[in-house]
Amino acid sequence: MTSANYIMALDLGTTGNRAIIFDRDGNIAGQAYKELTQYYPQPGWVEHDPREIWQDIDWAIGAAIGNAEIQPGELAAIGLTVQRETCLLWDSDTGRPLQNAIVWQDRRTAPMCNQLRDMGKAEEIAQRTGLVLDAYFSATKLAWLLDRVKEETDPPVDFNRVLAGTVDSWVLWNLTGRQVHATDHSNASRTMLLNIETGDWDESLLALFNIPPHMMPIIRPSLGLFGHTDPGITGAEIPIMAIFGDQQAALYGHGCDRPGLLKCTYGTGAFLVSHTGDEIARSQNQLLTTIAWSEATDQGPPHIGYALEGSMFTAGSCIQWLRDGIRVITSAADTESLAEKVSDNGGLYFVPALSGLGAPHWDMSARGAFLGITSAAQREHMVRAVLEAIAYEVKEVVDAVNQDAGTPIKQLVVDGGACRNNFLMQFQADALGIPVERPTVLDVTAQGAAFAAGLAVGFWNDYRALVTNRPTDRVFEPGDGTAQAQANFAFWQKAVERAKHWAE
Ligand SMILES: Nc1ncnc2c1ncn2[C@@H]1O[C@H](COP(=O)(O)OP(=O)(O)O)[C@@H](O)[C@H]1O
Ligand SMILES: O=P(O)(O)OC[C@H](O)CO
Repeated sequence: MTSANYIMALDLGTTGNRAIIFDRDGNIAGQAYKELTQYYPQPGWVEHDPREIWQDIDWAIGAAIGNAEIQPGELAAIGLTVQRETCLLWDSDTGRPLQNAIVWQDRRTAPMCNQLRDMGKAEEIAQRTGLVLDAYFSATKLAWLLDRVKEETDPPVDFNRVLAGTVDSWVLWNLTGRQVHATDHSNASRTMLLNIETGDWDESLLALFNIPPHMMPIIRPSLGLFGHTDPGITGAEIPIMAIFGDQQAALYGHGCDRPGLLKCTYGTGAFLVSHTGDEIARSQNQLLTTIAWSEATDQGPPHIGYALEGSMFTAGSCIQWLRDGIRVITSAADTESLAEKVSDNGGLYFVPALSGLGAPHWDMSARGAFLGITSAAQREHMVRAVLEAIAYEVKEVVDAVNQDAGTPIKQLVVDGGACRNNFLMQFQADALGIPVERPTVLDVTAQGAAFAAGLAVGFWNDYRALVTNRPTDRVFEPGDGTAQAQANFAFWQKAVERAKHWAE
């Protein structure tokens, strides 16, 4: 048992970076958050500035400690969880990122994926990695970055000094005073470079994408010591005891640690993940096979748990687009009252393919669309159609999960920033025809990372108690809108078909 009284989670999401401090009862003692700048240099491209990511989380660590009114030495451990697939290259001598990070939503490498498909590589890649050949994953993004960097001649880049990684690796390297270049199995499983059978980098895939193995981080178990924070950051050397991809951290935080347990997170995208135990399950319905998390064992290789995932690329990001793109709302919360002002969608349907479509369509060239516009269409209908579309894309994935499992899901457990929206949650329950359970603390991603880090240092000792003690805020039961929501699903699917293959 440690004498420190708090655990810190660092949750680096796509929309923003947050540090949250939890006390022994699992309550939030303090936090700090900063929204992250999204760069859209060309249609379909999405970038983040890695320096901003590091500066913001460095700031958030100090600000959360201040907000909790504690001393850094009172932190027993840190759990780190990040947006997945987003990747970058940096110079190990100077610490300088060589380009902006390419974000998971970025579609620029779709032609590279199509070329690989034409070469007959899709089946082999799926077999080795569990993933669908798609621009979503890091492999083609890293290949693209390396090609750009090779073009730099003044001065030419010294490739012996180049490090590659996903956001966890970049932040861990900075947190540890540039000492540790590592990742965990859950993040590595999203790169399309990890062999899901061996749990290690796949040499033939590294060769296929021309990625020098020495640039890649070491893969370590998700639950365990990754290093200590550099004293220059807070004054204390705090152990970093867990690293997860954010969707896997939410899975852990919900207590979904065995087959049949699943959750859906509504953040920038929406991600429905179902634990499949020690088995590498393969979907018949276009879901991904991925690693849930891994744990060191006393002897032999780490224990790896697996999951099936339905990844939907745009959920909260449609709301950001309403706010920052076409500016029809001033805050995300406005969408709830606007949607409730109209009794139905007025025949309007939205296809949330702002970054192509993920599960179950996997169409990199689909693009967003509003269909069914008449002169009667109002702003409220548009906003409502966007919220309905988020619920409908989740319904498609739930249907896929049900088909794979052979038995229907009875209840959906949710988390993430966008499930704050009561209209969305009620419509989700109506569209699915099952209850939707929302916890009081929506930051289950951060909770999961904190729980894992705290359990690893003996700060807590009962995982089951931690996850079951989380209070439920509300259960949304299917209501009066159920028949209409389910009848309209067919129209929405028709709209999706119209928007597919658009950018081909
Ligand atoms: N009341 C709301 N209604 C709908 N969407 C919301 C609401 N509040 C926040 N969001 C959306 O939630 C997302 C942020 O959620 P979060 O879980 O922090 O995402 P991430 O982890 O991807 O950064 C944003 O895209 C934002 O638009
Ligand atoms: O930023 P989020 O929380 O929507 O999560 C992003 C995912 O990890 C992308 O795969």
